[in-house]
Amino acid sequence: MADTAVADGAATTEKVAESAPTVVVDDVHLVYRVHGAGAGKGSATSALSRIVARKKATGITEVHAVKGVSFVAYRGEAIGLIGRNGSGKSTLLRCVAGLLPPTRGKIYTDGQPSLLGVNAAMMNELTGERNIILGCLAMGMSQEEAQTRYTEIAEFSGLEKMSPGILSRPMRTYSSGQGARLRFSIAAAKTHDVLMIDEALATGDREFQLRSEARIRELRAQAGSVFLVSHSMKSIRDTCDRVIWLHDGTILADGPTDEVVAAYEKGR
Ligand SMILES: Nc1ncnc2c1ncn2[C@@H]1O[C@H](COP(=O)(O)OP(=O)(O)OP(=O)(O)O)[C@@H](O)[C@H]1O
Repeated sequence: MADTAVADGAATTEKVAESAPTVVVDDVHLVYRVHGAGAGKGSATSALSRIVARKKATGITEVHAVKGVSFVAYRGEAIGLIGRNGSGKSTLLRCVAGLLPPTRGKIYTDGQPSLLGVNAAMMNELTGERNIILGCLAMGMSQEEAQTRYTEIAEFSGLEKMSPGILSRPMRTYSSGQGARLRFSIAAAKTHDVLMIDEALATGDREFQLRSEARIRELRAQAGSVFLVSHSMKSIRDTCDRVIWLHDGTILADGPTDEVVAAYEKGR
């Protein structure tokens, strides 16, 4: 990652290479442009007057969701992203995952970032079984490897124990928590360079949360970086050693979990 080395100093010695940067976010801005969302568009009166006048809704509203965010993530780190609703956490993750091009600024990543649930594309009409296999294939496994990993993933999800026969039913019949468990189980079956998890742990029960947290620690140990967005300070404390607190699209604090979470809990 030549660009990162420039941004972070020459990473030539072995010691530095051990804690090599995996993600560099440099003054990133993200502005959403919402078409046809001009003032008064949502009101019944304005909609009626538009219909009567046969006019289309016009205007573009801009939402500046991420405002000049910069940080460097290192190999082996688990970073929690916290902040109140709408502070820009998911938007930032989607930028790092390469799903949203930043409006301004640059992002450098070493390896393939995986945003949980997106890479393992789930098909609602297909059964859980088929989705496990498809998810594995989507993450680059061979058909053989996918078959081998199947049992491990199904067991990790714990879904069959909870509701026998569920894996042979279409995913559209799953509760949102059951779907999230399966997505996490599929994504966690692979070692990721950069794994990003958006609220996955909040949906499972306590037993599944503990298993997920243990798996996140394993993934970190396998030299990747993990980002976790969560409103559960318990999950953040149990899983992350560093926390970035986003507020209104900017970084309010970035540091050791205990310090940042304490400040967040005091300040909100
Ligand atoms: N597709 C979109 N189009 C326009 N605005 C958006 C879009 N997605 C998010 N926003 C806006 O961007 C801002 C940041 O949203 P984002 O989802 O990143 O916040 P968040 O911190 O993840 O929130 P939460 O904790 O509620 O999940 C919010 O003001 C939101 O309304």
